[in-house]
Amino acid sequence: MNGPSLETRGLTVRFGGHVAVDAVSCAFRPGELTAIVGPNGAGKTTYFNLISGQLPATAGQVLLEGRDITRAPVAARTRAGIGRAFQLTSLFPALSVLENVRLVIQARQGRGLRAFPRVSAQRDLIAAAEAVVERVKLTRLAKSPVAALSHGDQRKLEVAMMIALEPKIYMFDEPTAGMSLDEAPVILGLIAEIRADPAATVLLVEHKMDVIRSLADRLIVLHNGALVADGPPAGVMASAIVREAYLGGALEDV
Ligand SMILES: Nc1ncnc2c1ncn2[C@@H]1O[C@H](COP(=O)(O)OP(=O)(O)OP(=O)(O)O)[C@@H](O)[C@H]1O
Repeated sequence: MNGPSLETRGLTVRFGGHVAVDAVSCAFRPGELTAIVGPNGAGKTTYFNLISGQLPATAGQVLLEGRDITRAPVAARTRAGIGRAFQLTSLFPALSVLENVRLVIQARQGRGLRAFPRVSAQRDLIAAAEAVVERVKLTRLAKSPVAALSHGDQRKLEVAMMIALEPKIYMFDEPTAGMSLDEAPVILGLIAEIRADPAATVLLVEHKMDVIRSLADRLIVLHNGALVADGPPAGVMASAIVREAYLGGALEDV
């Protein structure tokens, strides 16, 4: 497809008198990874919440492949192809890593959350779940209950479950935050793999400049809820308005 896979038009949310996301119009295309930066409180996570449906918009529209999904609930957006790294609350803590991934694949394939599908179908499901678990390097923990995982491994599982959904839009909100130096490359490698898929549209909220430089095709900047810069990362990082916003410490030069 040539048009945008995802678009927001005048997307706005107000909390009382505070405009957290202010008339953001932006189009995202398949095969493109867009990094989103801005100082703390700029509205990045709130923008994600409006796109994924966790938060209703005060004004404006969200379009997925040209279809208006502004009023659609979260589950319908997920089914339509909006993928957001799962929050831990949506995992089943007593079930294993593999079982959590299997349930996502099963739900995606439209079999619902039936615990006992046919034996052959179950074998296929398990093989598919094992492949996803392998991609995030969690095979050695496949049988561990989610509740027993370290923070970094739980974050890998969140990404695994998003991959298992096979979404059109991948949304990552600081995916390596709180991860150790040896864990982060697994997640960044996966994001690089996803970005290489010409059908995938990737949105990445990220503070680390080196990550943006190595992964982003495009950089947008939010400031006080408004979109203030948009373009190739090197040019945007060098622009005066962005340097000014960064004085607030929005980017970590690591
Ligand atoms: N549900 C809510 N009710 C009231 N205010 C909110 C709500 N959600 C977000 N805000 C406010 O909206 C603004 C934007 O917050 P948001 O978390 O989107 O910023 P951010 O750019 O993601 O910041 P950070 O980098 O710190 O995560 C903040 O002032 C925040 O306090």
